[in-house]
Amino acid sequence: MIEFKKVTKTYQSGKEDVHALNGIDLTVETGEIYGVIGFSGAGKSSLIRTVNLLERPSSGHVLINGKDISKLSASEIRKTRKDIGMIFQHFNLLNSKTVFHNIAMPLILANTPKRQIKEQVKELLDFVGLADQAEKYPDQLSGGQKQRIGIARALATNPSVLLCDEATSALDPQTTQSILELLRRVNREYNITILLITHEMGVIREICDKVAVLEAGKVIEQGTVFDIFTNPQQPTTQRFVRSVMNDELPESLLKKIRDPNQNHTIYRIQFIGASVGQPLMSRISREYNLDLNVLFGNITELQGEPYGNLIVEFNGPAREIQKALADIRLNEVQAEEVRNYAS
Ligand SMILES: Nc1ncnc2c1ncn2[C@@H]1O[C@H](COP(=O)(O)OP(=O)(O)OP(=O)(O)O)[C@@H](O)[C@H]1O
Repeated sequence: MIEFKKVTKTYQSGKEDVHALNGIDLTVETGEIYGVIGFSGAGKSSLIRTVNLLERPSSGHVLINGKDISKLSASEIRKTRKDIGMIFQHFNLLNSKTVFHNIAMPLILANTPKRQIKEQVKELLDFVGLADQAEKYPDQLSGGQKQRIGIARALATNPSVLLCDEATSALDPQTTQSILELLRRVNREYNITILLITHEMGVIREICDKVAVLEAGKVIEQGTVFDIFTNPQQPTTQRFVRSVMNDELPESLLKKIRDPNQNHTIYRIQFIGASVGQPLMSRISREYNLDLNVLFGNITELQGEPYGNLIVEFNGPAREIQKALADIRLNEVQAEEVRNYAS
């Protein structure tokens, strides 16, 4: 479990103070995969650096499994570091050392007996799928393989927490996918709590249980991935969600909606989970004698649950439209007028 309590971080830049973190309150429960997303300069790196013991917060507290790590002595920091694994965007491997040696490094530093190092590194190489690459050097491997070594190295000290700093940002989409799958296995099979920072909403959708959106050093929105993706409140969150949900309305449609001379009744209908499979709209059309014109639609999956999104024009008497919308909402399907979406 990782807890941030009123954490601030202020840097001195010449004569100016830069307030990188402005009172972060965040709890990552044990066993969760928690993603923090934000644009460049939002404070993501500053946040993760307060957990990996490279920076102390200017004020506030960071607790790992109940222990306040912002107050540790030097020797306690060394001990606690073993409990916190970290992987990086550019892997941070030693190019002059073999794959075996890179993974063994934290164990060598902890004076682990040679035999035990051999056994542990072998097990880790098997786990990350690189059993036959032990004697290679990092330069001989692909980006995805390098990140697998980074993950194996981070696991060597049996940490309870893994921090991921833009771990897939330097990788192509297919490799990103395989690394995210490996991180999910790390979480499930080793029961390691994962805190990741990223600027890619696709990464959050793929593996996170919860997400916090960071802006100007503040958490502006947080919640389960499902809730944030289906009902984002803040404009920045909405931008991130739209970047991956592919529900941007085409320009021609926006023009139509915005036209003040046309009196449209256009709604966004959101189907979640079991409701996706229902033939709801055809029943509504028949029962209320309405013409329904589907202008736009897509269906996707969020945390294993289907999620559908339709933009529908309702044509018919206003009273019948209102009754139809009430009926739709009774089916636990959200219906929201599109006007504010289009403005
Ligand atoms: N060592 C430092 N000295 C002075 N200012 C800093 C320092 N590190 C970060 N900052 C400033 O703090 C703010 C937050 O930076 P941070 O690197 O934490 O954001 P970020 O979300 O990780 O951005 P990016 O995605 O670009 O890495 C920025 O305004 C940055 O310029």
